[in-house]
Parts: sequence; C-alpha cells; structure tokens
Amino acid sequence: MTPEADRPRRSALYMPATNARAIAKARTLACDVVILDLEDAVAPDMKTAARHAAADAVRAGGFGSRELVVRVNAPDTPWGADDLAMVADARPDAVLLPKVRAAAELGAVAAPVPLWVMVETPAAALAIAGIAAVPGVAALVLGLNDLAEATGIHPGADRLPFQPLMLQAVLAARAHGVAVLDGVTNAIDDPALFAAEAAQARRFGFDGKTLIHPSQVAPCNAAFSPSPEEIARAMRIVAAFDDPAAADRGAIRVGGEMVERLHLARARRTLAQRP
Ligand SMILES: CC(C)(COP(=O)(O)OP(=O)(O)OC[C@H]1O[C@@H](n2cnc3c(N)ncnc32)[C@H](O)[C@@H]1OP(=O)(O)O)[C@@H](O)C(=O)NCCC(=O)NCCSC(=O)C[C@H](O)C(=O)O
Ligand SMILES: [Mg+2]
Repeated sequence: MTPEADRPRRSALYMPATNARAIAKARTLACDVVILDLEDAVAPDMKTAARHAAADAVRAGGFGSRELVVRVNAPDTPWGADDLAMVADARPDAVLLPKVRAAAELGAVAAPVPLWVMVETPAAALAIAGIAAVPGVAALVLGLNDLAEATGIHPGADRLPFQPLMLQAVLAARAHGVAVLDGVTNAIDDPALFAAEAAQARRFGFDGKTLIHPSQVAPCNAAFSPSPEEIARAMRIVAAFDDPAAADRGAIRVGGEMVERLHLARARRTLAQRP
C-alpha cells in the first residue's frame, strides 16, 4: 500500500457539497483528491444542507483510491463547530481548515483525521513554517484568491508577487514532511493559462494543484507526472548505477552530466511516479 506521505496528490478538485451532480461526477474523474467544500462555494443559507450532503457523500463512499477531504467553515464562524463535529463522525480522509491565521489556532481543532491547512491569510503566509510543524498537519494548500483579496496583490499571469510565498510553502512542507498544493486557476476557459500555472507550480516543487472544474484534471495530472524525457533520463541513471562498474562510485557520468547517488534516489522516485 502507498504510504500516506507518498500518495499522489497531483490534482485536488473542489466542489460545493451542495452540488450532487458534481459529487457523482467526481467518483468517475481521474483526480487524486476530491474536496467537498462547505466554505466559500456554499451560500450562508445552504450551510446546513451542505454539511448533511457532505456527510452523506463520505458515508456513501464510492470514491475509490481518491483521497476524500472536507473543507469546513472556519471554527470562529457560526458553522465551524458543527462542521467539525460532522467530520469527527463521518471521517473523511482529511479535513481542510480555511482562514487559519496562526499555528496556535490548530491546537484547538480536535479533528480525528489529518489536518490540511489553507494558507490564505497574510498572517498564515508569515507563519507558514510554524503551521507546517504542528503535529497532525498533513498538507498546506494555497488560497491565492483570498490572499489577493486580503493584500491587494494583483497576481498577473506569471504570479510574480506570489512567487516568494510559493517557495516558502514548498520549503515549509519539505522541512516538516507534509504535502503542498498550489492554489486554483479561476479562468476555466483559458487552458494555456492553466497549463502555465501548473507547470510553474511543478517547477517550484509542489505536489499538485487545486482545481475547480473537471476540464482541469487531465492537464493537471499531465503537468505533475514525469514527462517521457524525464522517465528516459531516470532510466539511464538507474541503469548506470546498476552497472557493476559503478558499485563503489558515488558520482558517475551519464549522458554528459555528473550524476550522484542523490540523483539516483530522485530517478527512482520519478520511475515510481510514472502514470
Ligand atoms: C465554476 C463552476 C460554478 C462552473 O459551473 P458550470 O458552468 O455549471 O460548469 P459546467 O456546466 O462546465 O459543468 C459541466 C459538468 O461538470 C460538472 N462539474 C462542474 N464543476 C465541477 C466540479 N468542481 N467538480 C465536479 N464536477 C463538476 C457539472 O456538474 C457538469 O456535470 P454534468 O451536468 O453531469 O455534465 C463549477 O465548476 C464549480 O462550482 N466549481 C467549483 C467551485 C468551488 O468549489 N469553489 C471553492 C473552491 S476554490 C477556493 O475557494 C480557493 C481558495 O479558497 C482561495 O482563496 O483561492
Ligand atoms: Mg479561500
């Protein structure tokens, strides 16, 4: 069985828990993670219905190997406590907490499932390493819509103003052994922008990206899977170190580049991630 930390999390698709058709469709989509949203995708009048629908969906199952996550409302909202009680009862694979501001808030969240944390407030962005270090935290998820709103940032196509945070998020996640997912691309009908953002996130080292529409799943999985060239290079590295002549060598030449045993470990991971 794949260890928890090594689960593929290339594509994490949000949907409002009130949208039964979307939940039914999610059971057939190739996304690695399904996120049932009780928070910003659900209108205040629908919060209770959404909570019941999410509980029913978790209990009904049928999501196969997809990881099932519920995004609750923040604990300081009128719905947060009931949402967390539902999670404690229904037991999705993880709970995603929005609007977190500090690591200290997480200690008060008594969730019997792994905690995923939205990084979407300026305070959380500044406290990201401490948040990643909290026991029970299993993933960081960027919420760049909220962060843009809270800061006045205009991200632009290259997301330049967010790039320092993207790096900090990956460093914090790697330092503490948690997963890290990029934010969403709102422009559903702009596949070129989506591809550019997904490629950028992979280049920064993210495990995957959060999504809002089924049309984003396939390009996202492709962006976060090793390319044919990466697979071919990884095979060359593994073959070179398998050669008995390399048995007592730490560094060798492969295809015109210096390769060390640390590259061998990465090559093996690349081959393990082959689609
Ligand atoms: C964005 C949408 C409102 C667009 O809806 P619509 O135009 O109705 O979609 P389509 O007609 O293209 O849908 C075609 C079929 O696909 C299904 N569908 C649509 N979206 C999803 C989905 N997210 N998951 C699963 N299935 C989906 C439709 O049901 C149609 O199916 P069928 O009828 O059987 O053919 C809509 O896509 C949507 O609601 N998206 C998710 C919105 C959401 O969850 N937002 C919250 C998370 S984003 C966020 O908050 C980020 C963060 O916090 C931050 O701060 O940045
Ligand atoms: Mg948000």
